[in-house]
Amino acid sequence: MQFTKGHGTGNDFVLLPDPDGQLDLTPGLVAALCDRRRGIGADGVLRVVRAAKHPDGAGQAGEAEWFMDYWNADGSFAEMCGNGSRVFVRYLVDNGLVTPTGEALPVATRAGVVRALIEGDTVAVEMRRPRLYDDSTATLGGRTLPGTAVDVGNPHLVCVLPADLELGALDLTTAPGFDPAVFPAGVNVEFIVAGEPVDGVDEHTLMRVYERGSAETLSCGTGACAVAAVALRDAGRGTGVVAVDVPGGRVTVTVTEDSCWLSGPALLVATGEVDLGALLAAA
Ligand SMILES: N[C@@H](CCC[C@H](N)C(=O)O)C(=O)O
Repeated sequence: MQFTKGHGTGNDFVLLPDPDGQLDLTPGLVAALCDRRRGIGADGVLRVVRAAKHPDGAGQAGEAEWFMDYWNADGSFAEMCGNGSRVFVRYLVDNGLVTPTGEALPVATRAGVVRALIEGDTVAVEMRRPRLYDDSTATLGGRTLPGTAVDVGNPHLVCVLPADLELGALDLTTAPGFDPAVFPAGVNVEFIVAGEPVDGVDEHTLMRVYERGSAETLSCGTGACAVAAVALRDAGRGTGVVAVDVPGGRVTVTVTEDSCWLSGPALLVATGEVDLGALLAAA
């Protein structure tokens, strides 16, 4: 089977073209593809399928031709992936599956239709406005850290680090604890500190993330949107532009009254053939 590898600020994906939805994609196959030693290696898989040909996309087929069928590295589904949607659009355009018209390009996801604009290496995606809905806590290294629950289509818990903890020193090799009563389907946990002022934006935040289903990643687009919404709230604002530095680079988030734009580089770096049978046999 043909595959493409791509990433957005180091959040990396295996893209599988399956326009008619004929591939029997299973959690085991996704985990084998994402295995960094025995497979191709990635934080997740993006199946490129026509919305009309996938049960989770068919309801959006009138609005968007293509459905981003996103899977985490452990084979679980997620409702939405911000960086994934940016890489997905890069794939559609570079492979001639859509023609950019200058208008925002619709893509169906499990969290509804998102819209994307491409300019050079940058892909910007418009998603729903993050909804801050509860206070909660994460536990990490024996500490309990207060945070804010944020819905960006998928669930996030954003924790502002206390002054005695260094972002770079956090041990994210094991999953932070969280309250399953607040997050019954699991959660992506972001840890943040304020950055130095940056020209042209309202706030600057540094973040690391432990993703549900993928462990620590170099970037999380929906996480950056959740972080931006919390940083703006803490600055007493409802809208604004936030530069979010992640281990893999920088994304820019613009929160408006009714939506949220995530912008940054999205690149395709390799294409090839993968023998799915051999991969599964060796997994
Ligand atoms: N890296 C993604 C988020 C992927 C899904 C997440 N792990 C979840 O389970 O919700 C992004 O860029 O948003």
